[in-house]
Amino acid sequence: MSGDALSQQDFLDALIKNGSSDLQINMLLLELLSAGTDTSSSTVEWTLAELLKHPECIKKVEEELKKEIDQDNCQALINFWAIGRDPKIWEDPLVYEPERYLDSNLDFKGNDFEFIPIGAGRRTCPGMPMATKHVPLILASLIHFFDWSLLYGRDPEDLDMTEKLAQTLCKEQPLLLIPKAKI
Ligand code: HEM
Repeated sequence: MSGDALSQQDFLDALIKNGSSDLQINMLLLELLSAGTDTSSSTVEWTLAELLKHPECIKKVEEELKKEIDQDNCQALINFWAIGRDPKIWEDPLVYEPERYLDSNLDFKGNDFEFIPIGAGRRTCPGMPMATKHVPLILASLIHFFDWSLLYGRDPEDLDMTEKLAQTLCKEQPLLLIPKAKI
């Protein structure tokens, strides 16, 4: 369900607000349920039965499907990495400046193609609802409860930021830090 769609609870609340009784609401839900089940299954059943009785028609469907589906699938790989570093889109793309997003209307959920950290379209990341909650929670907890420093008193300026391409773009050198509880 899209973010703009009514939740089931919103829908019920709206019905109640408009003065619908429990009985009317139950009737409506029952109607939606019955209208939405038999209709599709019997359409599929009848269509298949007719097609089986008319082999010339099913042949046409088969041919059309073959034409549309069995093409050599052109595979398009989108280079998120390059898009994120494109100076035509981003000012000083390599400068770490998270503030650049604060006053921006950029949508990170796949509607603005210059910023697609979790993909776009029907193959977009299905873990998005989870990731957008747990990543901020983990980072916020780590920063709120601990101060962090590098091993052997090293300067963060010297932190090795080399990338390594694995399934994701990892840090080549794992980040080893010393936590110090704030409280
Ligand atoms: C910060 C965290 C995450 C980032 C940045 C991320 C990013 C992405 C990206 C860029 C894609 C490719 C989308 C495309 O091809 O257009 C993807 C696909 C996918 N992600 Fe995530 N993801 C994250 C977390 C998660 C989590 C938590 C899960 C599961 C719980 C998950 C499951 C998947 C799966 C199954 C696909 C493949 C979808 C497909 O090919 O149809 N991801 N993710």
